[in-house]
Amino acid sequence: MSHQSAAVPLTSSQGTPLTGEATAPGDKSISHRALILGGLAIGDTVIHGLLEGEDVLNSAKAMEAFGASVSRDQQGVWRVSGVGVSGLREPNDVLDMGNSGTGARLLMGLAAGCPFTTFFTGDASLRGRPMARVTGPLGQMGARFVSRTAGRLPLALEGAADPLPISYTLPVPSAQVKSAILLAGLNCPGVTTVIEPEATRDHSERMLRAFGADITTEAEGNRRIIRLHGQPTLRGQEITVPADPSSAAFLVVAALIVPGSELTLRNVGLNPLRTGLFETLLEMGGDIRIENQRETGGEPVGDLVVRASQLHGVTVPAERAPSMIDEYPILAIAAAAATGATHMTGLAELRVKESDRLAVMASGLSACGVAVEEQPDGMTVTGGPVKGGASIATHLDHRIAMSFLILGLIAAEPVTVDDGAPINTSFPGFTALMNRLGARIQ
Ligand SMILES: O=C(O)C1=C[C@@H](OP(=O)(O)O)[C@@H](O)[C@H](O)C1
Ligand SMILES: C=C(OP(=O)(O)O)C(=O)O
Repeated sequence: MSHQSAAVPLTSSQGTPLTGEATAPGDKSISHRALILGGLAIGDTVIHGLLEGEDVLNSAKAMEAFGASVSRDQQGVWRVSGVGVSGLREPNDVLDMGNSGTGARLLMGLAAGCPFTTFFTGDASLRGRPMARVTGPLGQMGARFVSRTAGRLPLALEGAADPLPISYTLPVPSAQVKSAILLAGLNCPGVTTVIEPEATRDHSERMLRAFGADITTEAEGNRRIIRLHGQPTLRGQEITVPADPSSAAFLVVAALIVPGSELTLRNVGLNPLRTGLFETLLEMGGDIRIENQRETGGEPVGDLVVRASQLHGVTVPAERAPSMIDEYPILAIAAAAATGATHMTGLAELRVKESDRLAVMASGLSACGVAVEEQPDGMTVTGGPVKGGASIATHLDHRIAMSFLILGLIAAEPVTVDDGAPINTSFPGFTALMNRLGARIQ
């Protein structure tokens, strides 16, 4: 589903304190992977708590186009009947991955090891994002590509009839690139190796293991060597998807910065490779308590109790970036409400997300009267009173839209985002949920 439809402007203004309990929607990364591995397994995979956001629904449609059966019952439980690792068929139309880098890159990995041709496209944001980071290693494994300049979508992928395992060191920390190579490796004889100089989210490794793949991870400090034995038989699983920490992040920051707030957030995914934002907010003086820590389906989860707090600025270590890569827009909002300066570095990757998140955050914050300095790979935000009263261009970026709607909750004058529709890619029901908790967004 691309965002060719009409833009939906939204405006937020000061409301009441945010109070009560909420559960953020299912984890986007885990949801994509559950559908993909379910489609590659023998037998049925049953998924509870799947994120029903547009990004994930596009992956569901793509898996059906590859031959899997995907259905949802009245209670919202999803079922995928898989076709086996080597049983996919050629999609008979272009796969439109909408706004989703994860969907596009993981499915390119999947298609790379299959002896047929797959066409990929996406919305205006996704068509602008770099794909050479996956076409490079997938090309080494035997796939061939015809694409627009610099590997951009739309793109045709001719899968390898006899894919070759590779050993590949990631040039940028990217779980999408790692996962694309591992998915292609499923159809290779022998061992596919991915070396990560910096650890990134490991949902693919955890889930491949749960489905029965022979996959090992060797850790040396922050470096990881992942080895996958190809041509496994994967078996359908029952999966419970935790609430997405990257979505809970918006609720956590809103509760911290709106005076008088107290929120309890249930069942939040706490995989240590995802929790950099919570660590940073604790360092900033945030009152966040983690309760009821447990494990669900191979992933750590817990409940968060968050109380409004006076935050102070910090320097976020660059090496923390992979564990909070999607959270910098909302961290910048927390920083705007903090005393002193917050320095964020090591963030060149933010320029190739749904939008150039460094440029878009800097210009939006400054339009709202917040002191911000943009650097080539980072930004510094100095907190103080927030004037607001601006209209923000969101560039088809869900996280930019949600971040500025939260800034509006503490601004002197309302903040408008030009298009809230992309919020449905990762956080359907965001506005209704926020308003139920006490926000004023319309
Ligand atoms: O693998 C994943 O599910 C994701 C990896 C990250 O992207 P990169 O791999 O580009 O860092 C992240 O930004 C994205 O939202 C989800
Ligand atoms: C970068 C993101 O997603 P994707 O790369 O899947 O589009 C995101 O959700 O912030």
